[in-house]
Amino acid sequence: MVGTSSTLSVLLKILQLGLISLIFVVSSVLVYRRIKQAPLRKLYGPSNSSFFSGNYLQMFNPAAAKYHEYLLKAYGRVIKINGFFGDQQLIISDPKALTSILVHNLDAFEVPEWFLESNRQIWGTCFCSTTGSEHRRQRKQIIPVFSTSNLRALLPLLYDITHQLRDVLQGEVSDGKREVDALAWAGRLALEFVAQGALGYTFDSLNPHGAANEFGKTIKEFNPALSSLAFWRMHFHWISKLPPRLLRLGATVFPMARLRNLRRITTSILGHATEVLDEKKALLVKGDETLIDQVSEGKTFIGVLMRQNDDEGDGNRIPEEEIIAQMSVLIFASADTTSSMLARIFHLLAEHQDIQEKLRKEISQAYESCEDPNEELGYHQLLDLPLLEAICCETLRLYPAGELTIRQCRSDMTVPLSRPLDTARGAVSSLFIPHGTTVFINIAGINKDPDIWGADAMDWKPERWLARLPETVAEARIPSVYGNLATFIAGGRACIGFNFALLEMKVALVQLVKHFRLSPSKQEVFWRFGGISVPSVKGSSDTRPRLPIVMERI
Ligand code: HEM
Repeated sequence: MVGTSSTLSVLLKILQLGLISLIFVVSSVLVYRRIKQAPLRKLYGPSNSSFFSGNYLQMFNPAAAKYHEYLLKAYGRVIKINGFFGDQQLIISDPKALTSILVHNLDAFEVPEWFLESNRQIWGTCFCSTTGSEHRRQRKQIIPVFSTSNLRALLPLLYDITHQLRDVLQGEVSDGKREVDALAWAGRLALEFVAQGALGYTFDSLNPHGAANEFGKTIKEFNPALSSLAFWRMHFHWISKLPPRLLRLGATVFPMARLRNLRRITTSILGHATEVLDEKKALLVKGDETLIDQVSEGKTFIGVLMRQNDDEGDGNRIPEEEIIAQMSVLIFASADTTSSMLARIFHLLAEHQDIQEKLRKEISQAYESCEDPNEELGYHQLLDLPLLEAICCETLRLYPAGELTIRQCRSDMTVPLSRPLDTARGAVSSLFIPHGTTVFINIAGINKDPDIWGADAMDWKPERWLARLPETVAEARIPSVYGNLATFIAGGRACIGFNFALLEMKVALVQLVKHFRLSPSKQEVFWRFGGISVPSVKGSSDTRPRLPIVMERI
């Protein structure tokens, strides 16, 4: 009895000591951070709403687009906000500062550790889990996949996929006119574009019943499963240095259903992707002609990588696990972004009948100029349609699929500013950012800046792209890979698939506008702010993403 109570008191002492040490460590970290972040305190921004969650509840909720517009109006291009436990963070839309962050100082402003580490656990080595020279090597290997000649070779495949969608939709609206969920169809189309383009594989998502195969169904489960762990993911780096085997075991046995669900989904996706690669390899060995054509003519991304690998010496070959990881990441980087943008354009065209009619006229005139009436528009014909291009650019500007992205400052840095910034201690012409600071890249902020785009910057006006853009656009030197838009960002982590995305959007729009008239549903649509914006029906108890649109056969 005496023995038990003395063991208990030793245990209590250890617990007490542990708790005191924890409180000491946490307080020291908070005090150290407070001292380190002192230079940020002079910057203006909204007051802190909660010590625990800072301004995050206002910044990240379905209606947050309005809050970000308010922040931009009230505080301008550099906004100080509060993260968890009083962490001082920045939202930046100053073009010169962002060029410095994204283009000139990529190594000092990388994606956060939690992002890299959690992706490494999920996928292994891929764009989303590497930095520095390894990341540059990966980009160099995959960028040729998006060359003009490869995209041109892919165009007939993209048309075939869109014809499949056209036929299914014509069946859906066989009685002439019907309300459909345009987001669901845009999603299936974008998934099929990248699956067939990247993997030379079909998820079978465009069959008339709309049900994809097992691989396709699992792919659709991934993003909701990952989002359900967003809070935990942001704190993952605290344990990420544990041995990978231990982490994997932890993910399997830890009593958290959401984590186990994510593990099930990713294991299944990687398993399916491995089967696809094995199938391709076996067909190549057998000398299957269709596949040899795909590989030698660069008709699928996986083919291009396999061909590159054949040409490389042993030292430079991309390991198979990496090809599988990269293919999986391409699918996720591409499908939801492209379907969000496509759905947004469908919605805008439904609401702007005049612009929809003008676009239809532009498309039919382009087809009239084709010698064969059954022929589809060629690569350059498609890219050179002025109104189509203007509609895509204006939608990418005003409604980028992702409004914010995130970086973490890896060493004390001073970045230049396009114009002096007012602070509580006077105006400054450059911005000091202490090591460790989280920086949100305000993609929507730069795209909607009235000092760059004009007083009508908040309006959707495709015609602005048909005239000369204001001088202020070129003068602003926006970090951009396309059309002075920040939508695909710029620099060493810019979107590598932007020209594929534009081609997908244009092929889809030409086919749909040619064959269907779009008009708004009676149900009011509300776009939910998030990592990627999605539409849903306002006031409905069903909060699932969907976009009701009335489609009428032409
Ligand atoms: C309109 C649709 C798209 C938009 C708006 C978009 C936007 C972006 C943005 C903003 C980033 C940078 C994220 C960051 O580092 O913070 C990015 C990265 C990336 N995107 Fe896209 N994207 C689109 C379509 C695509 C497509 C179709 C593909 C591929 C087929 C693709 C592949 C990638 C990849 C692989 C990365 C990571 C690049 C790297 O880390 O080096 N994206 N995208």
